[in-house]
Order: sequence, then structure tokens, then C-alpha cells
Amino acid sequence: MSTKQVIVETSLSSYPIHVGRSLGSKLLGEIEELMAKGARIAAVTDSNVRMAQAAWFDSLGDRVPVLTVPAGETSKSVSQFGEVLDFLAASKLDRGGVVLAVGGGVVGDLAGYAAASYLRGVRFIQVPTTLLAMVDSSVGGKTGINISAGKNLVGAFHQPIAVYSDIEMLKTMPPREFASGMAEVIKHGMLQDAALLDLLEANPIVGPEDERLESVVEWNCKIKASVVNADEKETAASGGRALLNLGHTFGHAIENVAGYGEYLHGEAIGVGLVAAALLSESLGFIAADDVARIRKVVSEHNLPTELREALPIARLMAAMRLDKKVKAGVIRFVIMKRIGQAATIESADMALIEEIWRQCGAS
Ligand SMILES: NC(=O)c1ccc[n+]([C@@H]2O[C@H](COP(=O)([O-])OP(=O)(O)OC[C@H]3O[C@@H](n4cnc5c(N)ncnc54)[C@H](O)[C@@H]3O)[C@@H](O)[C@H]2O)c1
Ligand SMILES: O=C(O)C(=O)C[C@@H](O)[C@H](O)[C@H](O)COP(=O)(O)O
Ligand SMILES: [Zn+2]
Repeated sequence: MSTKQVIVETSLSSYPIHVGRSLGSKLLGEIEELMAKGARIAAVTDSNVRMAQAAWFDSLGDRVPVLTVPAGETSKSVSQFGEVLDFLAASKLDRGGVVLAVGGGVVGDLAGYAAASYLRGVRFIQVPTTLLAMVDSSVGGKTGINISAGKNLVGAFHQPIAVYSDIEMLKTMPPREFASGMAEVIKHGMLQDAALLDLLEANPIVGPEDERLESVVEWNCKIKASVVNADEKETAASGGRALLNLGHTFGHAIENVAGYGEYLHGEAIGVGLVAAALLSESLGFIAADDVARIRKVVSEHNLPTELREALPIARLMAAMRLDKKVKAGVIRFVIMKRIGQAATIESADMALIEEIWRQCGAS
């Protein structure tokens, strides 16, 4: 069985992303090698993944303690973060220890942030089990949790030592969660690769049985790795890693104002991508036809293109002001100069942003 490999190279580290099918024994091999060198290993997962991957967890035996957190966005919290840290201490991880994050973006962000913080940083391996985590969150080292003021407002950049993306795992994914992952794939096409968007437009990817998934995951990892390799910590004065935030200034505000978990991350980003397209059109970069095209691709991947129920514009605007891209009080937005080429803009007319919220169903 062939395994594809994408290498992420940052200033301080380089690590492989293994993409393939039935990678369980390859991962077990790496765990055994680490343990043979004296590393203690502790795994963090969530309740759904623990059940869906019961056989693989059983194969770990008693050698690897496992913490199972409740499934869902609300686990990216300060209190759950504390529980993971207590678990790592109880598992007697020392500075040579390794944390395994086995799950979707929630587990990856939470366990990754615990690995970044515990003993001021221990190694971790990402084992993404959702489409979203395979194409996006397991790559690039952003880790963190939410606070009531905003999404991902607390966290650290901490790169994993390896990523294992086993496409077989996607077979148990609920359709709504699968669609949520496709939002980040659409985003990658919009921001950097028009050919990817063409492919999605011609033939949408709507379920885990799609045979193109292995190559699409690899393709997306390459897109994300290329952006991260150039600007790991999002410090570029313009463009750079911030481009991966296309649709997110809007999307994160929706997640926060609606209440974490009400919209899946990808659902909020679906609306956010349409909003970013509308903003790009209003600023004269793309045409109305391009916006219609984005709307169609988002909708054909079973994602919302507008809010399910009106949310208050004032609260959405307030949430946006806490976005991490804000500089000197000014919200920076990511727009498309054309499909496949994104850019950051240094300021935007707030009346225009309010109007875009209105067009997305806010009031
Ligand atoms: N760090 C980053 O760069 C980055 C990038 C994108 C998104 N994110 C974050 O990722 C999170 C969303 O990640 P997500 O969409 O993976 O959500 P998630 O982790 O909540 O997983 C989605 C659901 O699917 C279940 N699940 C996971 N794997 C499964 C499987 N193989 N079979 C059946 N069910 C399974 C989970 O239990 C959960 O209920 C958000 O918090 C978002 O902010 C982070
Ligand atoms: O990796 C990145 O950089 C991204 O922006 C990817 C996003 O899809 C992801 O949702 C990320 O967590 C957002 O980061 P944030 O810094 O805006 O919280
Ligand atoms: Zn995202």
C-alpha cells in the first residue's frame, strides 16, 4: 500500500505528514521506536474517536495511557486544557515524553497546546481523524483553545514531530462533519490554487467514499505547508500565513456569537468564504460571477452560504475587533485579488463590512 509524504519545514523543525490508507501499524511502529528510546507516551482523544478507533486503541495496550475528552468544540476550553495538563503529569511524562493527539481539530488544538505548555514544551504527534484535521489543523503547528471573548484567543505555535493521516478513518465520519472539512479545502482553492477550485466545481467531493480523497488531502497539505514554510508564525507584514485566514474573520465571529458548537467550524467558514468573496467584489477585485461561483461551490458541498438565523451585527462586529489579525485597532481582512490569489488589506470601511453581514443574513 503506497503512502504519500509531504514535508513541512519551519525555521526550527522539519516533519513528515504521512498520507495513506491503513497507517495504524506504521504509527504503532513509530510509537514503539520512541518507547524503545525511553520516551513516555500519553494519548488524548475524544469520546467519538475512542469508540470509532477502539481496535487501534486496544492495540496500544497498557503502555500508553489515554485521556478521552467530550467530543465537540466546547472541549477547547480553559477547564479541559487544565484536565489535559493534569493527565500528562499523572502519566509522568518528562521532557522526553510525547503526546499523541488522536482526533479532529478540537483534540489536535487542545492536546497540541497542552504539549506546547507542559514542562514548557514536549513533543507531540498529530493523528488527524477528520477531513478538516487532515487537510488543515494537523499541519502547521497552530494550537490553542477558545475563551468567551473569542475563538482561539489563547494558544501557541508548536509543531508536531509527525502527522499520520489515515484516509480509511474518514469512513466513519458523519456527513455534516465531512462537509465541514470541505470548507477548508474550498478555502485553499480560493486563496492559492484555482485548479483545486475548478476540480471542486466540476465534481464536488461530498463523502468519504470519494476516491480522490487521498490525493486531495496530499494536495491540501502541500498548499498549507508551502504557506507555513514561508511564514511560520504569521509575522509577515502583509500576505503570508494570514492568507490561511480567508473567511475566518467573519467565520470566527459567527462561531463566537452563535455560541461555540452551534455552527461547526467549517459551516461558519462556509458563510465566511462567501462574505470574503462579497468583500473582494465590493472592493473591485473580483466579479459578481466569481462570487456566484464561490456561493455555488460552497453550497454544493452541503455548507451554508448565509446565517441559519439572523445574528446581531453589533455583536459580530465586536467579535471581529478581537481577531488576532487586528493591528493598532484596525481589523485586517483577507480578500481575493482573483480566484486562486489572496491578499491582506490593511483597512476596510466598517459600514461596508456591516452591509456584507446584512447580505449574509445578519441584522
Ligand atoms: N490549528 C489549526 O490550524 C486549525 C485549522 C482549522 C481548524 N482548526 C480547529 O479545528 C476544530 C474543528 O476540527 P474538526 O472539524 O475536526 O472538529 P472535531 O475535532 O470536533 O471533530 C468533529 C466531530 O467528528 C468526530 N470524529 C472525529 N473523527 C472521527 C471519525 N474518524 N469518525 C467519526 N467521528 C469522528 C469528533 O468526535 C467530533 O464529534 C475547530 O476548533 C477549529 O478552530 C484548527
Ligand atoms: O493555520 C492557519 O494559519 C490557519 O489560519 C488555518 C485556519 O483554518 C484555522 O481555523 C486556524 O485555527 C485559524 O487560526 P487563528 O489564528 O485565526 O485562530
Ligand atoms: Zn479554519
